[in-house]
Amino acid sequence: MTETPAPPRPAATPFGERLRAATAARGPLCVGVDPHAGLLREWGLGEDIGGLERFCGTVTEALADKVAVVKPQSAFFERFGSRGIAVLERTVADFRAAGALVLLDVKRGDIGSTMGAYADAYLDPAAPLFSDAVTLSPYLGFEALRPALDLARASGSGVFVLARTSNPEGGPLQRARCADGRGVAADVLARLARENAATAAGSPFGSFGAVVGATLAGVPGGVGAHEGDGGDGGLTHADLDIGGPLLLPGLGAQGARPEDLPALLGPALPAALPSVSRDVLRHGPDRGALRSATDRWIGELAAVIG
Ligand SMILES: O=C(O)c1cc(=O)[nH]c(=O)n1[C@@H]1O[C@H](COP(=O)(O)O)[C@@H](O)[C@H]1O
Repeated sequence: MTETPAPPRPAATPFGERLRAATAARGPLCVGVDPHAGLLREWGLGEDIGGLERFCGTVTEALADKVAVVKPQSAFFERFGSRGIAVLERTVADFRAAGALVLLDVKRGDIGSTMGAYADAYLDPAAPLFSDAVTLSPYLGFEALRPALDLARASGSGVFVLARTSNPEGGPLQRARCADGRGVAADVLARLARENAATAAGSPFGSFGAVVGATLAGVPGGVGAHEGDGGDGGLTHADLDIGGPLLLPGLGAQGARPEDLPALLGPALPAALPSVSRDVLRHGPDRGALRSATDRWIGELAAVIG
């Protein structure tokens, strides 16, 4: 007799609502936890598992009770093998225990049962790396992400799907036309809007987010107030109206500033979740300096976003 697998235990509240509550309480900021080699050296730490552990301990102590969302980038942990993954598991658990939401940056995207396994790895509440949300790449096909979309819906977690990324290399692919003439990034956003609409009942802010580079305001083929796609595959403000959060990397080290956001997002501004990594972390390892830098970012962003 085959056993029917038990459905995942739903989280108390869908991710979109938990995100809304967290940013209302702590401010609209996601801090990226990117322990790259240069940063470990700048902090006077070894480029080894001990350095990684101390880096994560410091960032957790400094920021876990302060920021709404943290975004550990998995690659910086994976490069240390199984012991690096163990540090990532502890870091995710420590941040969540202190009330920060964890968006695990893994940018996964695959097909069929492989995608199902990725979904199980991050979005099943029983998994060691279970996180509040993950980043996904739709470039093997948006529908290929279905196992993760379905499990996120069932478990009350969230996803952030790459739409128009902050790096210049992303443009040629993401501004290309689909068969129906729509730009690729616009198509990803439209599909996310449909996912959020499908869960809208009783949930005013969806759990299916998009990644849009904060660097794209006023850039040809970027994001802005033009009509249609401006003829260059750019995104309009209407495209950004997905009924869910917009993760905005690219502030600080990549050049974008909080004052760029109103022109970038237009009426979608309240959905913004700006993300900053290096421009906070370069202030460590002093915990007070990390906290002050975070406070400055939260203050500047809250003044713009509300
Ligand atoms: O998905 C992401 O987080 C992401 C998407 C994107 O379009 N651009 C981008 O920079 N990121 C990530 O955001 C972080 C940016 O770091 P900083 O430039 O140091 O703030 C890195 O972890 C990147 O991998």
